[in-house]
Amino acid sequence: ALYSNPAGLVKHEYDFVIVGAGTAGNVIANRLSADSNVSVLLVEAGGNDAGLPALQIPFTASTVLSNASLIWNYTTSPQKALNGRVIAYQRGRVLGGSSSINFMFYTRGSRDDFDRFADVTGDSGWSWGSIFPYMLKIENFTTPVDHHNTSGQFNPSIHGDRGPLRPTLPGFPSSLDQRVLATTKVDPERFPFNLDVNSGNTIGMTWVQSTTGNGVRSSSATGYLHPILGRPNLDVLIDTQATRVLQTGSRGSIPIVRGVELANGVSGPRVTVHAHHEVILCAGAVNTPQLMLLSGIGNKHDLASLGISTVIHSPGVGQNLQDHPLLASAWSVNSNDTLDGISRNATLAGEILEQWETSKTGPFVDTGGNLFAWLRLPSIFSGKRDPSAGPTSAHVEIIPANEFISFSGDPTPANGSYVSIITGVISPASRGSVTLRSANPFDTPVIDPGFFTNELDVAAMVGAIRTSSALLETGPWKDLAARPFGLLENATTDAELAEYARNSASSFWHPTGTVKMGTSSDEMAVLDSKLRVKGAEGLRVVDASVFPFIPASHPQAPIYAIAERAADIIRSQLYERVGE
Ligand SMILES: Cc1cc2nc3c(=O)[nH]c(=O)nc-3n(C[C@H](O)[C@H](O)[C@H](O)COP(=O)(O)OP(=O)(O)OC[C@H]3O[C@@H](n4cnc5c(N)ncnc54)[C@H](O)[C@@H]3O)c2cc1C
Repeated sequence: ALYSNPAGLVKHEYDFVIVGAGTAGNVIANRLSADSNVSVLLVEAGGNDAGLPALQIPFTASTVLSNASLIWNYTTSPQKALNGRVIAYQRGRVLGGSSSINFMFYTRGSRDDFDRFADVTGDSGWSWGSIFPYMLKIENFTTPVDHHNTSGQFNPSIHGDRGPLRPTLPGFPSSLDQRVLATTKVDPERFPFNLDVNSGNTIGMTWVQSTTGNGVRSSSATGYLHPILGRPNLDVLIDTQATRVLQTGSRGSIPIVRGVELANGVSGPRVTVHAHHEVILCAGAVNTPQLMLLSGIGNKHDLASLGISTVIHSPGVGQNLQDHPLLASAWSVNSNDTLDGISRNATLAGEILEQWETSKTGPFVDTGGNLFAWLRLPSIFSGKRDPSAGPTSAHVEIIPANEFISFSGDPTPANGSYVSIITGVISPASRGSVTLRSANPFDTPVIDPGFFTNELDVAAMVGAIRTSSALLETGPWKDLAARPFGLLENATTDAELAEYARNSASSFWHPTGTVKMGTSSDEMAVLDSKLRVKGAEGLRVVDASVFPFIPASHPQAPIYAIAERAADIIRSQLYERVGE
């Protein structure tokens, strides 16, 4: 049943209590409750996503980021290497979590990313080869809405056709598509074509795959949760925040943590629920460490300074935050075929919306660029420690878009036509943290992604901007006569481009790594390789926090995949336990 107030819960004991109905949480809830003998409570701080068009239209996804009722409204701490700027740091706060508000790029990460997870955890189950079946299990790869011929645009043999999620290819052509493809022919050394970046080798220019099957957002809520809301063994509690996990006993010196304290507001009554087997934290890379710290699981010195008594001293909780810095640069172009008109002309936007509403076709079915590139820039790292996982992982990302795009809040200029290129540092060397501001669970945590604190990331971003300019100078783009726009106009030397990046970069909103898994000898690894909290019984974490390194990828597909494996691990351990 669906509840919206903890006071209304009929039961207070379940086999599993899952905190966070986001990307990973809904996978776990779905797979565990598939066994009708297993009872599951899924708790979500946000509300219901169902029937909200703002969440469904791919093209206008960014407008959700100003809808305070669907997000956590976080900002970063002042970023010293971004000249002290504070960056908006959005997370989804609604069924589906960030999969309900993200930009829907669907990328699995690289073979080297996953093989590195296996290496650093000593668990071959995280290797690319072992995780690949879960990648297939996630998907029902869907024909694009315009039914165009997709041969040469992806490799169907490496995709699934029975999973809950609906990735697809672009469903509306962009006039940039042919230019991008032609670039891969005239300059294949710099811009090689990659038939399918979801093969394990991510390098090259490729067609975007996105979770927009049938022209609407496909999220963990639409794919994994709504179809199973009728299961009698699953209760879903929305508009309710977990404020602490609670120690419910001990086994020798090991605390048993099978309680969760819930509240639906700062002054709402606290309600406690218990798990017979496990509490599973799926609150994301910001809120999972926050909740652990609030519960006394963290660095004992930091906890003491906030008056929180330590249940488990685990210095890695909240550390190792990794994210991808993003920068949107615009060039003015000689073209009358860009999408800039949509944001300037309400009548045109209304017509396109009507087309989407009536037939789920037209420009609104896609998220932005139709092709993008992941590239390696080895010269930047020569003689330095390359932060990427290996040759199949990119250093930088380049997404050309046929319109003016700004992540700094700048509106589309009143005149002119624009091409934007979004660049990202996709194997960053910088590290940050999530810490508590206070012991109040309703206080915002301190989020410090540490953007550009490692100079290698600035150099990579400068390299990505230079590569973008080079792209626009190749033959297929020449007639556009692209001219740098805005702050980019006055940045030509490496030092000026670095300063431009420091003044303009923001986040891809891919925080990961804050509750990392690892070996028993790694003191900073909070979890063992089966995602159990070390030093506790009954507590596990499954979400973006668990990655020891950020995948060189948009992270939703890797998160779905690790959640699928985690569900299998939990089920097998449950049956072992039941069999004991
Ligand atoms: C704007 C934006 C664009 C993005 N674009 C892309 C993209 O194009 N492609 C891609 O692959 N990735 C993208 N991402 C990243 C991706 O969506 C996230 O990495 C991923 O969804 C995180 O999954 P998760 O399970 O770790 O957390 P989430 O999906 O964020 O789930 C956490 C859930 O826990 C809930 N919660 C938190 N604290 C509590 C609490 N105390 N009690 C109860 N519930 C709680 C939250 O409300 C949320 O629903 C984007 C993210 C954002 C924000």
